Amino acid sequence: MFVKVCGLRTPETVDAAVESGADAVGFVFAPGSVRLISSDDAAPLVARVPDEVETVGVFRGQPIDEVLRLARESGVGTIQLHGDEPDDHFARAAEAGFRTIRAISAARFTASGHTGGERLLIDATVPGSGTTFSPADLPVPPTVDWLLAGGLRPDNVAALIAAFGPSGVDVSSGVESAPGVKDPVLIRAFVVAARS
Ligand SMILES: O=C(O)c1ccccc1NCC(=O)[C@H](O)[C@H](O)COP(=O)(O)O
Repeated sequence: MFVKVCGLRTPETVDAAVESGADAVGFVFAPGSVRLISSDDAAPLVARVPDEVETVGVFRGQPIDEVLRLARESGVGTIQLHGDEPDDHFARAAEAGFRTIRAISAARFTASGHTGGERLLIDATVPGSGTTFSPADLPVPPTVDWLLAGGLRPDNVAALIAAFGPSGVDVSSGVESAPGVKDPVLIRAFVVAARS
């Protein structure tokens, strides 16, 4: 089970995710997010992540040149796009040497409508809102490996993994003590529960 902890903004919470055994850590560069971090502030956090842990920059509806600039400045290795970006944005990111994730809401998921990204993440309608969805909300079941996001918490992640059968999970608000404030204790509990 691949585990990504998203929306990190402090050394303590990056370390908690890494030490808990998370496979990926995420930094949100999407304007308007309560988890927004600048590339200058993200760079030293990315630098403390060991090579074996994936570093993901999260973007929504931004020009691809801005996405690539922020990704390079921060040093992340993966670009996650949340805004129905066209396939050529993913191609540009891949050409520039980044791994990619296409994030799509459950309601908009179709068997053929998630092209472009190297990997697929299916989320609730509003990313980072802590809202869950059910398998019945997926118009069709995914036939490729995918990451589940949307309202996951330490106390529900095991049941939702059982219900959906994803290959990985992604969490943000479910490991926060207040909007945008990650809690190291909840991060550790989430990783343990996802792997249980
Ligand atoms: O987290 C945000 O604020 C955000 C804003 C804009 C685009 C994407 C965003 N987050 C992307 C993520 O990967 C979140 O981890 C995912 O939506 C799950 O969030 P949550 O339901 O809070 O666990």
